Amino acid sequence: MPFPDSPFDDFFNTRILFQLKDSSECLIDDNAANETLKWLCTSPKLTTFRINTLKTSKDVVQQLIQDQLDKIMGFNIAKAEFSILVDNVIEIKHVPSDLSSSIQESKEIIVDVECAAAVLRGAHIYAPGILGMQSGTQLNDQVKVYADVSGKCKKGWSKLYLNKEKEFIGNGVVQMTRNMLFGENICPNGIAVEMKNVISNCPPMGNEFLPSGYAMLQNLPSIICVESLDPQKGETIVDLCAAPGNKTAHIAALTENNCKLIAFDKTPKKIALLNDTCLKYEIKALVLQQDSTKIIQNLSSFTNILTLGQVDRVLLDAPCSALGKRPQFRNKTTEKVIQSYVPLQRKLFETAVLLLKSEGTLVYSTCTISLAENEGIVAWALRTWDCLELMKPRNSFGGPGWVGTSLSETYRNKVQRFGPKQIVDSAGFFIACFRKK
Ligand SMILES: C[S@@+](CC[C@H](N)C(=O)[O-])C[C@H]1O[C@@H](n2cnc3c(N)ncnc32)[C@H](O)[C@@H]1O
Repeated sequence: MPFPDSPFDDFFNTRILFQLKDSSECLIDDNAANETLKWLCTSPKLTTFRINTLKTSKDVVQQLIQDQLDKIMGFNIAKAEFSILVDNVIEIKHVPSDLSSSIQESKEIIVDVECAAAVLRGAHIYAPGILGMQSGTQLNDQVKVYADVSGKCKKGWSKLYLNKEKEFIGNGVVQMTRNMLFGENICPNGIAVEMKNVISNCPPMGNEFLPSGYAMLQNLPSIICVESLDPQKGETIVDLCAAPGNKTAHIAALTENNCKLIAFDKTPKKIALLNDTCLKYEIKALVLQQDSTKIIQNLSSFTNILTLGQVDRVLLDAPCSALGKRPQFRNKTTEKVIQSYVPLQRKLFETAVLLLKSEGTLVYSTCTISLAENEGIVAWALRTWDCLELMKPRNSFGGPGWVGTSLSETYRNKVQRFGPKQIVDSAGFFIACFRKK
């Protein structure tokens, strides 16, 4: 398998992921740390779809996905099964396979590592991800696809790429020629190579995989996150960092569009994505472009929409260093970038607490692994607000929190950390659920 032992280069101080900034002690043992880094580099063995019950039913979606799997992978090779953990979720399990025997005498395509990671999760190859295509490659040619793990392949490469750090990831069929990809004044988009098989054995899934809005491809921890929020009909629910709206859509589905759902995001471009999601999944939500750290000071602009201390549930799916993505071949993030998120997460958290009513629920989540952005925020929150109580959600499927903060074992068992060796083999994710006393 092509995966490295860590997505970070040798100069990156990985200890900052496992300890707080001012602490000299790293309490997670080296084996556990190395295991986590290695796990990040591998592909999840589970692909999950959350069924949009606002638009269709679970049986319809299961049959549609099974039909697609039979068409793509061969009859009865892969199964679309209902998750035993969460309602309205279809899962496809896939064990990585050694496709080396399927490497044919065909031309090769080189893609960047971000594109390669998406391909291993079921994407086709979009034009911007291609770095190299051998001269003479024709439309509809079968090709071998390699990831440029070294990051050294020049855009437009036309020969065999003789770099030891290229890794085979699968086979596909060409949909765009070199001219269409690299011709002058061209900025191509769309599918350039349609994948036929990949070493993660995840089925290649294009836009036509399911009718629009029937189901959402979503990692299981992200689904469990909204299950932990437990939204109820008739409630006022705020999603503070909502775009592109995957969790907003889930809240709407669980409440059958029967709640006052307010979805904020800071960035105009992302608000457009959020609106698209609402349209596609038939969600009723009030979408507002707003820096959520400033909601309290701008409260007068939300008269009749929001009142301090009156919100039943707040979801804070915080901006974070996003180090939980899988698989990762190479990650160029820096210590400074990782540490920049904690102050923002604290400010957003403060907004969440002030909006929440007594007995209200707050879910804090991230798609990253660092101790500071996860257990560190929970420990800080419990120190800062006496009114907050850490809760263990009814359906809790993640592992315990890491040591290294002031959180006791009891508290560490109330949060959900998704990492290696767990029943859910998905992306790295963290969930903490609070009640306001
Ligand atoms: C992890 S993503 C949210 C994903 C989303 N909850 C979903 O499931 O589709 C974090 C989001 O926070 C937004 N964001 C960052 N800073 C923000 C701020 N100060 N106020 C509001 N949104 C912010 C980003 O634009 C980004 O869309």
